[in-house]
This record gives sequence, C-alpha cells and structure tokens, in this order.
Amino acid sequence: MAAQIYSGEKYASRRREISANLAKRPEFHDSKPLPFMTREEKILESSRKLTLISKHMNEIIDPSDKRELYHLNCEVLGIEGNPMALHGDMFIPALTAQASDEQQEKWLSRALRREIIGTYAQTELGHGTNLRKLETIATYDVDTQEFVLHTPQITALKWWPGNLGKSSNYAVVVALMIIKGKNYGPQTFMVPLRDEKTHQPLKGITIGDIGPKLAYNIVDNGFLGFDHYRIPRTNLLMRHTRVEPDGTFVKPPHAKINYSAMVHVRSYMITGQAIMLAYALTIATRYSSVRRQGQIDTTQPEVKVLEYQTQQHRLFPSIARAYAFVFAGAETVRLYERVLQEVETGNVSLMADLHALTSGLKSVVTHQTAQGIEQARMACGGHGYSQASYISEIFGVAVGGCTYEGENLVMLQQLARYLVKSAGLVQAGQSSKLGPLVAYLGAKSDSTSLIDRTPTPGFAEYVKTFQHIARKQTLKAAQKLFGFMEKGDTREVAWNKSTVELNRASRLHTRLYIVEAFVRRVEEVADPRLKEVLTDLLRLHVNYELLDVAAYALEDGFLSSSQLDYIREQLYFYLAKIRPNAVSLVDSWEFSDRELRSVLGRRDGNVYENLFAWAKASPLNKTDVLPSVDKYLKPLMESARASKL
Ligand SMILES: CCCCCCCCCCC/C=C/C(=O)SCCNC(=O)CCNC(=O)[C@H](O)C(C)(C)COP(=O)(O)OP(=O)(O)OC[C@H]1O[C@@H](n2cnc3c(N)ncnc32)[C@H](O)[C@@H]1OP(=O)(O)O
Ligand SMILES: Cc1cc2nc3c(=O)[nH]c(=O)nc-3n(C[C@H](O)[C@H](O)[C@H](O)COP(=O)(O)OP(=O)(O)OC[C@H]3O[C@@H](n4cnc5c(N)ncnc54)[C@H](O)[C@@H]3O)c2cc1C
Repeated sequence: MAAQIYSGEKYASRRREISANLAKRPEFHDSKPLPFMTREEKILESSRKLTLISKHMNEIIDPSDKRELYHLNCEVLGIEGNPMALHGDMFIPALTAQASDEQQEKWLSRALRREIIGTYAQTELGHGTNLRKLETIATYDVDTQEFVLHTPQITALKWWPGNLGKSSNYAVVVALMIIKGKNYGPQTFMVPLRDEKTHQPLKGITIGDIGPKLAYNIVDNGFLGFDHYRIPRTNLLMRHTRVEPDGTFVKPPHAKINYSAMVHVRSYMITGQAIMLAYALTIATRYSSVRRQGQIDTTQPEVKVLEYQTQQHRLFPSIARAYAFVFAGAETVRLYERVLQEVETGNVSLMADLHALTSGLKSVVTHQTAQGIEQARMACGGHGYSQASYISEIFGVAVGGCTYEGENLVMLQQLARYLVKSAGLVQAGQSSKLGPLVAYLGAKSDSTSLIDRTPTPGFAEYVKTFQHIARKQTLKAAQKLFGFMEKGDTREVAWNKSTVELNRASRLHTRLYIVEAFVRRVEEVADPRLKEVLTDLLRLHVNYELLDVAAYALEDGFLSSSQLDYIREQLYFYLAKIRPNAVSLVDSWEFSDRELRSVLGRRDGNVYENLFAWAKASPLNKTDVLPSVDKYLKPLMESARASKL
C-alpha cells in the first residue's frame, strides 16, 4: 500500500531507508518536544538541524531527488517550517523558471549550494490577492541602467514572505515595473537584502519579522521596505521577459509566466496537504483503537471508540480523502513538470489548464484537509486538545494553505473563468474544442442516474452522476452570469453577482476530478488484495461525496430519494467493512514517531504512560512552586487571610 501512496516501490522503500538511517543518528532528532520550546528556541533548534542536514545530506539521501529531500525535511525539520523553507519551495523554483541561463549560473548555483538564502517577496501589507495593484515600484533609470525599488507608503511594505524577517539575504521581489512612465505590471527581480558577511540589512532596506502567527512559527514571515534602493537592470529575471539597456521591453510568450513560482507551490502542496491530513488521521485512528469508553453491548466490556459508527463516520471518509488527494497530487506534479518542460521550448498551451486545475485543487483540498484535521482532533476527545496530540499544530499549519498561494474563494474564481469559457463553447455548439479536463461539459446527460440498478454499480455510474451535477451547475452559473450581462451589467458587476454560484461550479468540477483521479489509480492496481481494500475505500469515498452534494441531483430528479437511501446504506456498509483495515490504512503511510511528533499517536499505543511522562516533562513541572506563586499568589492569599483576622 505504501508503494501506492508514494507512487512506486522505489520511493516507498527509500523513505524507509532514510527513516532507518535517521533513527541511528540522535543528533538529527528534536532535542526536546517542540511544544515545550519558545519560538526563539524552536528557530535555534531548527537552524541546528538544518546545518546538520546541509553537512550530511549526501550520506542519507540523493540530494537531486526532490522527494527524498522532502522526506528528510519532514523527519528532521517537521511541519512548523525552517529558516530555509521558502528557499526550497519558492526561491529556487522562481530562479529555475524565470532566471536566464546566465542569471542561473550566477545565482541559482549559489542558491543550490546554500551559499545564499532566499525567499519570495510578493504580498504587501495592502495587497496580496490583486497583484496588478501591488504598490512597490521598480522604476527604470536609463542613464545608470538600474531599477530603483521604492516603497511609497506603508501599504506598499512587503508583508508575509516566509523567512524574509530574519533568515534570508536575498529575495525574488515582485514589483510594478515602470519604464519611461509606463506601468508594465508585476515583474520579478533578484534583490540582495543583507550583507553576505555580516547579515546586516543593506542601506535602503527596512526589514524584520511580522510576529507570531496561528502556527508555522519557526518560519520568520517578514516585512520589507525599500528607500530608493538601486539594483542593476540585469537583476530583472530575464528568462522570458527582457528589458534592453535603452528601456525597450520584450514581452514574454505568456502574460502570466511570471506567476510560475505560485503555480509550482500550488501543484506540490496538494501532496503536502494529503500528508498533513494523513498525519492527523494516523494519530486519531491509532488513538481510537486504544481508547475504550462506553459499551455497545452492556454485557460486554467497554469498547474501543473506533467501534462507534459516529467515530468511523468522523474518520474514515477523511482517510479516503487523504488517499484521493495523494493520488490527485501525483497527477498534478506530473502535469506541472510537463508544463515546465514545454514552456522551455516555447509551448505555453497547457499553462491555462494547469492554472485552472491547480487553482481548484488547491482550494478544495486545503478546505477539506482543514475540516478533516479538526474532526480528527475532536475524535481524540480531551486529549486531542492537548498539544501532546500535536493535531492543533498540524491544523494550524495546514489551514494556512487556505490562504497562502491565493485565498481559496479567489482561486476558485480563477477556475470558474475557465469553466465559463468552456460553457460558452458548449452554448456555441463548439464542444469539440473543449479540453480533456472539461470535455464532459459538452456531453448529454442521461435523464436519471442508474446508481442502484445493479447489485454493485460500477464507478462509471458514480462518475456520470458527478459529471451531471458539475455540468448542470457550471451551465447554470454561466447562464446566470450571461443573463446579468444581457440585462446590461458590465462583465465585472455580473461576475460579482454570480460568484457564489460560479464557485460552487468550481468546487463540483474539482471534486469530480478528485473522484476520477481516485478511480484511475484503483483501476491501475494489479495486486488483488490491495485492489480490494482500495476499492472499498473508493466506494466509501464516492458514496460519502455524493451524499454531500446530493441536493444538486435531487432537485432535477437525476437522483431519486430511494437512490439516496441506497447511497446512505452503501456508506454505512463500507464504514463497517473498512473498520478492520482502518489502522493498517493509516499505518500504510509509514510515518515514523519522529515525523509524527505526537505523544497520542505513537506506534506503540502506550497512550497513557506516554501522556503521563510527557506531562511530567513539561517545563512548568521542573519546580513544585513557580515564581508566579511566590510573587503574586502567596501574597494574595496571605493578605486575604490577614484581612479576615
Ligand atoms: C515541495 C513543497 C510542497 C509544499 C509547499 C508548502 C510550502 C508552504 C509555504 C507557503 C508559501 C506561501 C507563499 C505565498 O503565498 S506567495 C504569494 C501568493 N500569492 C498569490 O497566490 C496571489 C493570488 N493572486 C493571483 O495569483 C492573481 O492575482 C490572480 C490569479 C488571482 C489574478 O491575477 P491577474 O489579475 O493578473 O489575472 P486575471 O484574473 O485578470 O486573469 C487574466 C488571465 O490570466 C490567467 N491567469 C492568471 N494566473 C495565471 C497563471 N498562473 N497561469 C496561467 N494563466 C493565468 C487567468 O486565468 C485569466 O485568463 P483568461 O483571461 O483566459 O480567463
Ligand atoms: C502562512 C502564510 C505564508 C505566506 N507566505 C508568503 C510568502 O512567502 N510570500 C508572499 O509573498 N506571501 C505570502 N503569504 C501571503 C499570502 O499569499 C496572501 O495572504 C494570500 O495570497 C491572500 O491575500 P490577502 O492577504 O491579500 O487576502 P485578501 O485578498 O485581503 O482576502 C481577504 C478576503 O477578501 C476576499 N477577496 C479578495 N479579493 C477578492 C475578489 N477579487 N473576489 C472576491 N473576494 C475577494 C477573500 O476571499 C478574503 O475573504 C503568506 C500567507 C500566509 C498566511
């Protein structure tokens, strides 16, 4: 199963080897539980481990293999981030996709060797979503052949970039490029921020950390201001866009090619989110198979809470989603890598498809992941609320994904643009022009679903039902938009009046894609035992998902209420059928205790002993009487007693 999760036995067994290697190297382990550390201690500890990784990485992994590096980071550094998180996730990808060969020679090679540390500085205090209205300006000075970076007002301060605050000495900065008074929109520049030797901010730079956040606090998200700060013309990233010495602008082959670092993260984060969901479910499912409370049969001992149907309903559909997301994530990464290669040869034809797909997936997956993690926390009762479970941290980190790389409700609209265009083609009788991801929009629906007509309906019936729902909603939402426009609204006003419906279409389209990705993967599985378990999980998934969106199919009679009852019964059947495999389904992700960082979710299942040992190790328990008691509580009680006398 691990080979299915990690797209092949090779990487699955490399993960095991890496974990086993690290188990023998205590210097790579957390020196104490992260929840017992202050933010400063966590940053120091993370930097220590980062240095070890840099020194010894070649002994443990193949550093050219991104997935091996990812696993090493998960084991050693964990999810709370590290001082070079953005260096790997965005700075290097931005240089790879946007710097010319010459620029790569100069900067990328140094970045890869970790001679410099970089980040991606785009968001500002006043603007994150609407990139065209960023306020940091880069004005070209023809005489000196330099760009002058400037922060004209407080809202133009860069705000949020990870590792900008304290760690990075370079950034890929996004600023509006002005040449001879003309605004050429957001462009990307390589900008030195700190002295390479002293790490002091360079003259003209104001920089610092933005303070603690919900989670992800090892990362020093930062602020940055420029005071007429000069960089050479050749610091504009020039793989696709160029500015000649005389200020002539050479257009890129695609207007949004500069957005590639964002598309990179959106493509990879689907897998990252699946893994965080699987972390929380591993903890909650293991704990639920240890925790005994209440009886189902009063003549029998108390049961494991995992025997309750409600607990299964709380956890198992999310287990199925984690599998679905990791399968969809693998497809997204393959598409991203293909588009990256094609863009190199000047072929930008798939950029729009990739953008639409990743915009939708990013939004749906992060939302459902956050919901699933929060349910996993509640599934652990009181102990889920303790940081010993580590689920609150996992939630805090994962839910950030709903906001970063484009706020979810905004990104759903990007997919909706694509769907509306496709609906326009259908309306115009040009369905043959639809891309493969939306070809179903041009097909004709059956009048009713056949879901309950055979003893075990094939997945095709479910897919057809999801297609029917997504098609109906897309055409309806597009019709709403076109209707407002026909009545005289501008496209923008009409769009705003239709966005709730448009975003519903985007979600349904994306959920259909996820179901199809799951079906595609299960169909490929050769081993019959594995196929049976995955098929059960997929059956649980399609029934749960369909029930969740059934209103769309009930309203036009595509599904009948008796079919809905059938779907419900199928769901309950598969909850029970999956129960004996539940712990194995989470164990198959093969997370070591080190990677999971959860006292509650440890593989040994000694929950109570582990929790007690953890509590005793809490810094508050180092002394019996705290200074706060000596200083305040004792005098308070003493004066109360004295006044009574
Ligand atoms: C291995 C690692 C894995 C784990 C990773 C975890 C790491 C976590 C670290 C967290 C780091 C976080 C970093 C950040 O958050 S960086 C900042 C991210 N910021 C955003 O995402 C901003 C969101 N806003 C935007 O992207 C754009 O402004 C937006 C797309 C919303 C609009 O842009 P714009 O106004 O320029 O465009 P329009 O809406 O007018 O659309 C015009 C057309 O352009 C098309 N388009 C837009 N973007 C793209 C693209 N990227 N590629 C292709 N095409 C694009 C759009 O669809 C329109 O097309 P049509 O006119 O044909 O409809
Ligand atoms: C953990 C974390 C890490 C980050 N790391 C980085 C980084 O490394 N580099 C970087 O540059 N940035 C980073 N960011 C910033 C992040 O990319 C932005 O916060 C994000 O893109 C959202 O933009 P915003 O803050 O402007 O939200 P806003 O756009 O202000 O969103 C506020 C509300 O307005 C709504 N809204 C906005 N526009 C529209 C619209 N057109 N239609 C309908 N509704 C709309 C949104 O849906 C939302 O409900 C990070 C953020 C976080 C939380």
